[in-house]
Amino acid sequence: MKQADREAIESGIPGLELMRRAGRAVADLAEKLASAGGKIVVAAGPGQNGGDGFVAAALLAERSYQVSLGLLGSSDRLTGDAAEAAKGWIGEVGRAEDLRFYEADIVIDALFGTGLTRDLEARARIAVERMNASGRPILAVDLPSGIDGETGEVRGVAVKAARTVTFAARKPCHLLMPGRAYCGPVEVADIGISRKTLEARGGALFANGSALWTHVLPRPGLSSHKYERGHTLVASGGATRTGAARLAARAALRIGSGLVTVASPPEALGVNAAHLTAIMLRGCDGPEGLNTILQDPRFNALVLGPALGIHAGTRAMVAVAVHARRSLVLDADALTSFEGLASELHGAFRHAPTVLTPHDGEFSRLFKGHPDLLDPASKLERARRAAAFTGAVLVIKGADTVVAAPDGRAGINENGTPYLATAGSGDTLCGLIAGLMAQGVPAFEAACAGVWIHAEAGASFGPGLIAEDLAEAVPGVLRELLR
Ligand SMILES: NC(=O)C1=CN([C@@H]2O[C@H](COP(=O)(O)OP(=O)(O)OC[C@H]3O[C@@H](n4cnc5c(N)ncnc54)[C@H](OP(=O)(O)O)[C@@H]3O)[C@@H](O)[C@H]2O)[C@@H](O)CC1
Ligand SMILES: Nc1ncnc2c1ncn2[C@@H]1O[C@H](COP(=O)(O)OP(=O)(O)O)[C@@H](O)[C@H]1O
Ligand SMILES: [K+]
Repeated sequence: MKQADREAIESGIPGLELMRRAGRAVADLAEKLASAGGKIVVAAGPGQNGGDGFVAAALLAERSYQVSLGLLGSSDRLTGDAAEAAKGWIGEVGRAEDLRFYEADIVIDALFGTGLTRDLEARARIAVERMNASGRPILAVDLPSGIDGETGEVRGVAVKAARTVTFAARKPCHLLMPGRAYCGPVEVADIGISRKTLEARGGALFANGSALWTHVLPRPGLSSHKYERGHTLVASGGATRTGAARLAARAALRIGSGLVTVASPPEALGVNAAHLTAIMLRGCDGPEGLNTILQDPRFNALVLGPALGIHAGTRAMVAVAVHARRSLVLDADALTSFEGLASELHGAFRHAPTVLTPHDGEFSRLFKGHPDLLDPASKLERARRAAAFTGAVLVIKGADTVVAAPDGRAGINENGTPYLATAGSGDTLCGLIAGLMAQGVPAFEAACAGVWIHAEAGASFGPGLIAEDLAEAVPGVLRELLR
């Protein structure tokens, strides 16, 4: 955003004008939220975020609101456009931490935006705590103060906003947890920064949405036959651990894989057979069994991991799959079996489309001993680094699932629902992604589409969701997407 701002300024929009537009967007939204002539309390910080606050305060006073403003620090420390903007405010300047937040109809939080560099302390902390304790609705300028713009982390303490108005484009913190939970609904105000500049500067980071991948969603042709729609293979666990594979298999079938086969250990064939109809079944005794099955080139996508067991045998199956160069989704036990052995995965997946789908816990276990991958505070950065390290697309699951490709492209998901936190939900996700790859969707797009469709299916079902419902809700989601 700093670069985009700079380019906009170079293209002829003065910085102060950008700030005026930002402040006006804040005032306009405050006006929608407060009753006419109501009390508005503005807390302004020492940087340019505070400048936006000064602009908004002056406009709202002009529009006959009762505005009080408090500053963190002293006016003579203000610099640049913020110092100019402050001159437009003719009212009193109090201390931010002494504002009577509890009397406000609306509180405007303009303490810190993208320039926060360290944890909040002392007076900043007190101001935020008092603001939150007031119980009054808070409108955050750019982002809730105390949230780190890049990582979404809380730096000590953060404003719990009812609404956020940001400028030109959302920042990672508006999508990443916990930041997203502090924002409330986020409005993006156009302050005149061109799309071209944003696209050039926003680089490869996206909110995960259909625009990223609908163009590659499979649409069977008039004369398609099932083998053209791919054949997904899902490895099953032992006799008492077979459900996960069947969930993945069913999801792969529902998303359009022409054929799906469960590869089952001999002792689990009976239990799998009792539960499968359209999905086929093959006996598969460990890595050798898998190797035999994969002699048939029509099996073009594989799921390994759900309930497969944490042991060397699982690692050997992964090795067989990697050697066979099929599209591959690795989850759960296939990842945890490499605990402490992540070095073996360095560059391992460069040669075939591969997606790894850990949740945060699995990610930490897998990359134990690799601080370069575990230490970044941002989930986005961890995913990107692990993708570059392994050569696979990384899906780090959660309320803010991040998908990252080795080439740096990344998407953050936002259409989920907490009802997805249910046993077997992740197994279904693996099947969706593998089923898309079986149909020729590239790994990054398959992962993004799989994650989005999974979340949409969960959200459309809502309360009472269990993993079995997810695959059944997929056709409804696909119908909308393919319309
Ligand atoms: N043209 C533009 O660029 C536009 C920018 N716009 C707006 O500018 C915002 C970014 O402005 P910004 O870069 O000045 O950063 P900002 O968030 O105000 O904070 C920096 C100040 O806080 C201080 N500080 C930091 N951490 C602290 C802590 N823990 N505790 C205490 N103090 C701390 C830091 O001090 P220092 O680190 O130097 O001690 C510095 O004084 C952006 O979010 C948007 O709202 C819009 O108007 C559109 C046009
Ligand atoms: N609070 C949440 N909001 C949105 N999605 C969630 C939430 N919690 C979990 N999920 C999603 O549910 C799925 C859970 O997968 P996982 O943890 O592997 O569960 P399991 O191993 O039981 O299948 C993931 O896709 C994850 O992103
Ligand atoms: K703010």
